[in-house]
Amino acid sequence: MKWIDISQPLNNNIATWPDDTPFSYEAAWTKEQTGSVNIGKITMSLHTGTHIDAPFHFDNEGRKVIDLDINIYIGPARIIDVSQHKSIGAKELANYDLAGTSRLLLRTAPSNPYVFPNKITYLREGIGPFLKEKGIQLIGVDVPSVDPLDSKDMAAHYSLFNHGVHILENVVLDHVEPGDYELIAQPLPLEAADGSPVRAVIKPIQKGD
Ligand SMILES: Nc1ccccc1C(=O)C[C@H](N)C(=O)O
Ligand SMILES: [Zn+2]
Ligand SMILES: [Zn+2]
Repeated sequence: MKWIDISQPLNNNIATWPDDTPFSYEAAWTKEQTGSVNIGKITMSLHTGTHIDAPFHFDNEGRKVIDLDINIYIGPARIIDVSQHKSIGAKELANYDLAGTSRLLLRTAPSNPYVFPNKITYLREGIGPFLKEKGIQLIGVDVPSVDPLDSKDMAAHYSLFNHGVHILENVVLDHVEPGDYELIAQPLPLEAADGSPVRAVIKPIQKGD
């Protein structure tokens, strides 16, 4: 069984949050200029593409990316399809088997990495306590935010982190089935940062593994 990429491709056409820093890759120096190598340079918002949030994203006193436990972002994860719901709270998730997994990925709708959505399936405030009780420490969504796009209070972000649930955003789940997988989605060792791009990959868990 091979690893499957569930990351958005990073290129100059990827969607960014409105008015946020566009993604750009360019050659700072070309091979012709250096005589030996191409040297690329990227500019991007840390919330573009598949990425994790650190609490410092919404809380000035919150932890930065370097402070987050790398063990959260690697290990067994369950993918469930919640695409029939407009928003997700304890009520919707009560119908799913969440036992025995500490990472949960929600498939809400097909992904288009090149168009910023105008409406998304979001998580409601009571989600943090509910997921904590179920033993979930990482929630992944296939949209740019766990809160509504126009949220200012970031209620779901707070609710999740206040209950030890870490946030992964903009995964691509169109080409994978609900079920149990191994997940790796490590942030970069960014010391000052509020978020980090990740390469998110999954591998189906085989019986007997
Ligand atoms: N890039 C932004 C620019 C302005 C305001 C919000 C955002 C966000 O990214 C929020 C989103 N909930 C996030 O955590 O990724
Ligand atoms: Zn983010
Ligand atoms: Zn976020």
